[in-house]
Amino acid sequence: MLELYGTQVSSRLLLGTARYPSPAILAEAARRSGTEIVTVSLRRETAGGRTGGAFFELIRGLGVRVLPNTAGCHSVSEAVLTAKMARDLFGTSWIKLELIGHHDTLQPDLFQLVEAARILSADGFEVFPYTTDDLVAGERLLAAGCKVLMPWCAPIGTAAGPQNVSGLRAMRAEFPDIPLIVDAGIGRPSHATAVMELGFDAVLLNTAVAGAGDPPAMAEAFAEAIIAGRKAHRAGLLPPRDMAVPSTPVIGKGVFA
Ligand SMILES: CC(=O)[C@@H](O)[C@H](O)COP(=O)(O)O
Repeated sequence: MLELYGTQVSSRLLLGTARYPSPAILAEAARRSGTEIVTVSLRRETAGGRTGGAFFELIRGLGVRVLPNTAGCHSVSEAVLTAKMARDLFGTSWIKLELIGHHDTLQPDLFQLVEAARILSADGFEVFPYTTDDLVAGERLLAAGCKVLMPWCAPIGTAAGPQNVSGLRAMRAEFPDIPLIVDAGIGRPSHATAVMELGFDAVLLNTAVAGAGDPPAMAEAFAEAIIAGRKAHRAGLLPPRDMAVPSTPVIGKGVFA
């Protein structure tokens, strides 16, 4: 089980709810993924063009926990206001804090992120900050009151997969007891397996499922890949070696006659 702010979940896949071809496909993808947490933007375009009440009713109908997000926010005041609206709308103190700082890469503005995390944590929010693999930013976010960190592995929507494996590995080593959820840039089930093999606790993804030819089938593939990566991490992976080592040890010479 994974514990996030005192809530236990068994699925380690958190699913985004944007850009699906239709609400029905979103609902089926969520079901097949086995997710227990979906993230919802208050500002972004929603599935099948649905907005407002109808979309939020659909989300409530999924029967899973909602993690509202501040996608599209570029300033502390905008993010704090959006978080407060989300708390009222969904009746949850959870907030995925996204504070975009760069237009091309959608890289988070780490300085504003820390400030917004401090304000929201002091106001009783349980903050899931979308960050990079920067260790100092991670420390500041924890000091600001966050109990979970969500580093990217590549820019949002790129499906590029882990771009800085050493950075992710360092993050895991630096924060061994903090739940770390890789958020953004995962494109393939094998990317999800790779980050779970590094010891990450969970994966949040959207584009790779919503944009797939068959989103529900892809959601299921991701769920299985995450389980495989987690199992492999726990089973103890061998470090890679430079030199060959015979997998069948030979003692003396074979006798064939
Ligand atoms: C839905 C959401 O919260 C995204 O901002 C998130 O970061 C997922 O990124 P991908 O779409 O790259 O999976």
